[in-house]
Amino acid sequence: MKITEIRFGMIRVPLKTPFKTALRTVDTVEDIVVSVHTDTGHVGYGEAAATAVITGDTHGSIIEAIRRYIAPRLVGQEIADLNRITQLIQTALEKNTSAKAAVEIAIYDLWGQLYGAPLYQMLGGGDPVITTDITISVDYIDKMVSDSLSAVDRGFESLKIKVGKDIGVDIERVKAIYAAVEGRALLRLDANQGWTAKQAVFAIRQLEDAGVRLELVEQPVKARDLDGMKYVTERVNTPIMADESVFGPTEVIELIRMRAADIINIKLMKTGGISNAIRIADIAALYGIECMIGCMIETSISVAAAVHVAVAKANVITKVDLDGPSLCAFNPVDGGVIFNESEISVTDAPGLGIREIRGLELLPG
Ligand SMILES: C[C@H](N)C(=O)N[C@H](CCC(=O)O)C(=O)O
Ligand SMILES: [Mg+2]
Repeated sequence: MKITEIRFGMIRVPLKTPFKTALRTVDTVEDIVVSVHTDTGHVGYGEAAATAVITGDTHGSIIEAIRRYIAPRLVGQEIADLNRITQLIQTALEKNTSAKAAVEIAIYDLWGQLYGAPLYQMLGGGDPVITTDITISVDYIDKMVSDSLSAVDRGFESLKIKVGKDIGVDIERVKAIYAAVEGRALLRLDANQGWTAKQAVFAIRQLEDAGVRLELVEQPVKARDLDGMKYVTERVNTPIMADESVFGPTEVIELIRMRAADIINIKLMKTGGISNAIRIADIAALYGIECMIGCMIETSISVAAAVHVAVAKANVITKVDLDGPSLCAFNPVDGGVIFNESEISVTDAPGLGIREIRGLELLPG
């Protein structure tokens, strides 16, 4: 099975409600979809999210990275030579992790199709059902409480509460939500870099002292402030998770050596795809560090790949934040992973199992 061509499309899916974090507000998924074509007629699919405020990737940069730097290296390559292909992708250019992720996802999809096996089995197998949390956007306190209660009514047992806007209101937001859902759902906080290290310690200690039990706090301080991450991690009892601070395996090694966080959030759009996500999970397992697998604002195309990784690496990926498809107003994919609110299941269809993507707007190659 040889690669013959890489094509592009744009997928647009409105969100059920605007997604609001300390970094941005977004109301529609607008992602680049790649399809990798082969001489056998098999097609692999991938998706890149243009999360400029986190990865630096834009629609234009994703298309340019793939068209000019990645695709020319891949045409003619055998899908069976997976390691050679992933290396060609990762070394084609610096950064551009979402572009690399989209192409890698499509290649792994084809790799599974080549051997007639679902991707999670190719990656080592596992229990085919996982459970995700759902994000509660940062907003007025009453709105966040009612969004949290609706999520619990929909069966979500883990809520990822966005904070990082205003330290005083953030503390009140979390106290109000905790009081409303106590005993029915676990709370994870994500400040998306919105606090200083001292503010984070103050807020988390206030919540701990008030008896608010938090499963973890994600990325309290600026991405580059690893000393700040360490400062917070050392001073609170609640586990601290690194998200924007770590993209690839070398950053994870540095973070672990510094003891700057307790947990690592792996996202395919940060790692550049599946090969580095697996490397990070393996490094974390060696050090006994737990991981979450997360997503950006993505549809069930790329999130499907993250699900397969989560299933196969459940020994170390103990927390799942793959709610992108649940936030979407509809699922543009026919086939693939089954997203049913908090419950996500892989099927035994080869690769990612995607049969068709509806509403894809083709872009010039
Ligand atoms: C969608 C997911 N639950 C999430 O919260 N991801 C964010 C970043 C998403 C974005 O801004 O596109 C995160 O974990 O920081
Ligand atoms: Mg985060």
